[in-house]
Amino acid sequence: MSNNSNSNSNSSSSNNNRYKYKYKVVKLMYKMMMMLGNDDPEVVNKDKSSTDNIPKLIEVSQKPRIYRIPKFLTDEECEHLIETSKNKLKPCNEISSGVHRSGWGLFMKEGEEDHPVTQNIFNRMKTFVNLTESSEVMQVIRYNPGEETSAHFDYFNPLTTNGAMKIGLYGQRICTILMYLADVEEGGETSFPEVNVKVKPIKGDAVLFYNCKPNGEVDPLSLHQGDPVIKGTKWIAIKLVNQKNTGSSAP
Ligand SMILES: O=C(O)CCC(=O)C(=O)O
Ligand SMILES: [Fe+2]
Repeated sequence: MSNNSNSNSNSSSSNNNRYKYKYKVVKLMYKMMMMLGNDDPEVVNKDKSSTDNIPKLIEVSQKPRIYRIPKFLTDEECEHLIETSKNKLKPCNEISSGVHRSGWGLFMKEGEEDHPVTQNIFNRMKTFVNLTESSEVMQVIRYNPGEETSAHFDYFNPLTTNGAMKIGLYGQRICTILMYLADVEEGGETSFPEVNVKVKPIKGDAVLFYNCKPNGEVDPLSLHQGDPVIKGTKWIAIKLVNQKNTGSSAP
């Protein structure tokens, strides 16, 4: 009896072990399947961004901070920005000072920025940066072959009277969001000569770069230019992102 009961309990404990073992194997296989599916945080984010339509930032450079944002604009948004500005462009050398630009451009008027398409674009920008009330209006620029923008900084130089005045008016231009509204056949890259980075214009993509270091000082590495277009037409929209103007820097 006792032997029997012993042997029974032995066999039931070995059965138990077998079940435990099987259970562990099944659990492990389940975990592996989940990992192959979407357990990786990167993969989960990627899925989320495609379903929620939140584009992803891809780091191009750490110093200065430069990011590419693929598919930031839809084709319809690119076409809307081109269509609404193409008949109003003026030669760039008439609208900007200090920088040699040979393209054609316009600053959107405040009312034009209220269009639902533009507002939607600004809301998307707000997932990456702080757009303040005092931010400057968006610009649209077109470059034909041979046209370019020479190397310059987007920040206001705090050491000049003009720069200090503009910092007081709008807030420092912390970063820039440059959107490509069309593909360019050849040339027209946005180049950062201090760090040897060239960003190729691809319709719908954006590049976000910081003109200031994380501590707020202006960053000389942010020097950039629009290379001459060789073949095709380059269309861009630019939004300068100003630091919140608290009024404390005003005289
Ligand atoms: O055309 C480009 O790629 C750069 C333009 C630019 O930097 C600017 O307009 O401030
Ligand atoms: Fe610029």
